[in-house]
Amino acid sequence: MASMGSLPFLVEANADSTVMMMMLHNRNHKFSSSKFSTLNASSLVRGWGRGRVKHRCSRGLLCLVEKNKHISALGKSSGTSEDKDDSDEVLQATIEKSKKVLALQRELLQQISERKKLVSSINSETTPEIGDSISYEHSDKSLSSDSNPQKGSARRGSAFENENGGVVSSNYVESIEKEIPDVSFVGIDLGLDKSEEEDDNLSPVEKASPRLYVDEQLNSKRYEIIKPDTLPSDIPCSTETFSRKIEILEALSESSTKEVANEADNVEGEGEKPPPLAGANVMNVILVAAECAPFVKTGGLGDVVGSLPKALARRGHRVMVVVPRYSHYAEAQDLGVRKRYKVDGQDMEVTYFHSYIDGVDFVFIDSPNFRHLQDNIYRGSREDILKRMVLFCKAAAEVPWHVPCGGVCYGDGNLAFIANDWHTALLPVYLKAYYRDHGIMKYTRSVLVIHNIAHQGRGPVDDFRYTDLPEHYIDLFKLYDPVGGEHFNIFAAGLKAADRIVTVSHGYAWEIKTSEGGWGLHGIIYENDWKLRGIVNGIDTKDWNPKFDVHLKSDGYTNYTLETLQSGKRRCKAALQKELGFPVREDVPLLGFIGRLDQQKGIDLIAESIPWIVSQDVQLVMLGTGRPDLEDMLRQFESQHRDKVRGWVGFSVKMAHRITAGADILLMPSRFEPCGLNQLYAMNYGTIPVVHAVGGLRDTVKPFNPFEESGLGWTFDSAETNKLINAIGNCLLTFRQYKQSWEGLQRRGMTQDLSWDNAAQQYEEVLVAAKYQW
Ligand SMILES: Nc1ncnc2c1ncn2[C@@H]1O[C@H](COP(=O)(O)OP(=O)(O)O[C@H]2O[C@H](CO)[C@@H](O)[C@H](O)[C@H]2O)[C@@H](O)[C@H]1O
Repeated sequence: MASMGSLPFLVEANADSTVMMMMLHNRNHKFSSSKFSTLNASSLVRGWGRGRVKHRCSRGLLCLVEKNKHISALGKSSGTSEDKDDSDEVLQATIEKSKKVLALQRELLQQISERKKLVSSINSETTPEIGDSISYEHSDKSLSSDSNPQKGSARRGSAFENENGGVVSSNYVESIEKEIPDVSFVGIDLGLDKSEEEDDNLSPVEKASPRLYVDEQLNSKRYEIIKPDTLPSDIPCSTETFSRKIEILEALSESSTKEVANEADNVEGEGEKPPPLAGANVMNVILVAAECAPFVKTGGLGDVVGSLPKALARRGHRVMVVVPRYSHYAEAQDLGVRKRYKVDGQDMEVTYFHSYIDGVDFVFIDSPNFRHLQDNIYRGSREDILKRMVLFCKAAAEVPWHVPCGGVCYGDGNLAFIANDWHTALLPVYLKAYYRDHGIMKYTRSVLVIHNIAHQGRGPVDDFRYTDLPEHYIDLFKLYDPVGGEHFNIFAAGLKAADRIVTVSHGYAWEIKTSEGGWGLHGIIYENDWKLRGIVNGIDTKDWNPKFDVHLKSDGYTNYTLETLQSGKRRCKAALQKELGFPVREDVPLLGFIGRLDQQKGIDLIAESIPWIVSQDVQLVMLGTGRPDLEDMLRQFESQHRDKVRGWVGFSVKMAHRITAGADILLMPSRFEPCGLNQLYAMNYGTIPVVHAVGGLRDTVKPFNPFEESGLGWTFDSAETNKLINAIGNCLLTFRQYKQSWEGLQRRGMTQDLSWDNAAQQYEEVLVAAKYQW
């Protein structure tokens, strides 16, 4: 308890109850069992012996109170022999009760460990100094002043919680409560709901403490503030016997608590090893994108936006994702915040929905403009899409001021936005034109990620009027192009305005500076080369892992690991053949293709290879949606070669997973590929990629070298049908005749570290570079 002495919030535990104190660290912090043991039941028991317990708590605390009365019973003991017998019984009962309580503790700890999403990274060792900026914006506030980036709000502990005190989020409470019925909640008075007037009487440290943001109902129903005057008079503890029994009880509690803590560690240990924390680099990060898996996804952008934030959060950053609310997402709650933004001269109202998952705040911007687009989010005319993105970017730029996540807004100090592709390339422009040019958000930075430069948000110069920007900003958007002439180009403006640019592989970072790969933007990228960096995407190692894949749990599929690769993959292949209506044959190589059906993916090369492919003893399944003519082509191939080809037209996440697991070979003959995720998923499942060596495909698929038994797949160096056929031919030969080499390829693919942790660290370097640049 000595270590607690310097910490600020005083909690007085009521001896009238059996109190299990649990330090439920704020949502950015992992539950720390060691912290728990410093504030354990034994301390409380010791405290009861003295009549009351004083705990100073540094973070958001919840006390779970089981309302039994055994300590009250102890309090009634008067010291006669009869009373001593009574006291013995009572003490025995107390010990029994304590055991039950500890068992409950154990269960709770296990639940907490399992639900890491409710708990975040390990607590900071630092105590903020007086004057450290703590971001807090009430939703009513419109603008906040900038703060020095070096005194950012997202030090580990961030705005949710700093060493001065804790904030308990209403969502957090709700979810815990759902998990643990029959136990009433007591919130600790953190002094967080004080009036403005009271604020004036607070010390700077107290003022710096974030406030509790809970609705009235929540406050009255779920929180009881422990007040000193509810404490009973001192518990008698004068007799030796009693003291000894208390000691026994203490020992019992301590050992049990240690045991509980160890168990929690073990449960945690079963998951992934957490990456190193960002330490002094920790920031508030807001990713803004048109799509985000699993809520809405049309391709790889959705995958990246669904998983990169989690990896950043695991490093200790406070991370938010902002996406349009295209549909009703069950997890997201209306925060009751409404704002209006002008689009094409009209006032448009947006509301903000929020959900907290896996350490990340997901904020959904709701407007009639976005609703009902879930099935086709890029639907509508060029102007319609542009207006949607104008509204989205305007509203997203102010999220850090208006949207209290877990009770506390992000604020604009120590903050970086990560915008993605042309859809959100207006965001860096708005940050500059609306705010930075006026001395607001001076320290907020923006990074623009290029996932695919072929889509740029082009239009006639007249489209500029929709952006609602000062006239002189038109120069950022104007681009001359030999094909389109002078035009309006959103990506061009975003690339110029962003503080940093990232693209999704090293190869692509090079390609987009060339006239062939830059799609007209190569000049701008070349000029801004100093702020460009290539970072290869990672994969979500939970979603895309044959060990856990939820789509392999039925219909004859099975989960598998490196150890069970051969049997597991054999079963998945048989299940896939069955599901597709192919003959179930282990010896026939099963080839797969998954992707958007457009020119980028090189589906035309597969089409031209079909006569050769069907002349082989193979099976081929192609899954995709996109250009109607290419969809028809898939259907046609299937009808012409029913015994060997399946063309699955549609967007099916389940089938994508099943093909990745059941196929032997994945074809990716992309004409260009900024990174490519399917080849990464394939390698993680022991499926061998055959790829055109461009962009991220060249970076990630090292060609097989039969002499050294190295490499990960087959590559071909130009987008020509005969080269694709040649690569597939060599691959088939190895599959059929060199089983050991094949297994080596599979194993090397599966043992790579493809997780996002690596990439997240590199993104962090970019964010930090942006932070310290002027
Ligand atoms: N019909 C279908 N049914 C189900 N799932 C389907 C599907 N068609 C595609 N998918 C899924 O969509 C994703 C496609 O990701 P990719 O990275 O391969 O390509 P995309 O071109 O969309 O992404 C762009 O952005 C990403 C992310 O940066 C870059 O990797 C990439 O090179 C760039 O072109 C995968 O998860 C895939 O399984």
